[in-house]
Amino acid sequence: MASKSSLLKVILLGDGGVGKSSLMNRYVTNKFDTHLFHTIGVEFLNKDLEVDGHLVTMQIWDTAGQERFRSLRTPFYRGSDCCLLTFSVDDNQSFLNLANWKKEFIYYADVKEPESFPFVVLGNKLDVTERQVSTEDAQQWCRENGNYPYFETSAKDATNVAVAFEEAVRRVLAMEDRGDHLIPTDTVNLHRKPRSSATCC
Ligand SMILES: Nc1nc2c(ncn2[C@@H]2O[C@H](COP(=O)(O)OP(=O)(O)OP(=O)(O)O)[C@@H](O)[C@H]2O)c(=O)[nH]1
Repeated sequence: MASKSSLLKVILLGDGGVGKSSLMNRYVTNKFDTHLFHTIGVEFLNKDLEVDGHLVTMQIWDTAGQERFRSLRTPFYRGSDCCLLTFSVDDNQSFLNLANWKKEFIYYADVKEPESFPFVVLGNKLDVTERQVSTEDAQQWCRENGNYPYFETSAKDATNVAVAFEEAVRRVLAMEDRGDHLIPTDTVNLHRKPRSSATCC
């Protein structure tokens, strides 16, 4: 039986076109659109779910991956509970850029302890036939950069989309159970108990 309810902010970062909006839409509405426009700034959708007995409202923030929208997206990083670093398995440059996305997130979200922040890595477009990034290379990057969970997803056919988002929730809940509060938040949260060590600015 569910024991408590939480509002979790999960943010999707990655190059333009890797499929962030599509992943969010697939997970929340179970739809896939081949003619999406580039995101400008940020958008978010909520999804209620139960993970290991915890009732959770996941607020999924989809950001604009294109460089020209950087100043529009970065103000929304603060208060994130988990970051989904996303690349496309048919685009090697999007994989190489993961390190930059991680750095940008840590800086603008003002993460105090980056080594223990819950990142999850998604290699999207698993359905494509011509891959540029191997599973092994992606797994190695995840091992070397903080032992991050890695999921190969397809927003198009829904492969692994739900399990990836659920893992994000599990990572956050595990941290909260340990009492780790790594990121300042200036979001008013009407569901959660106040975080005792969160800073206010
Ligand atoms: N084959 C395939 N195409 C996908 C998949 N996910 C997204 N796409 C397509 O890739 C293109 C870009 O998808 P978006 O979801 O808009 O990508 P994004 O990362 O949100 O892009 P920005 O908003 O520019 O940051 C669209 O044409 C999608 O239909 C997938 O899993 N498989």
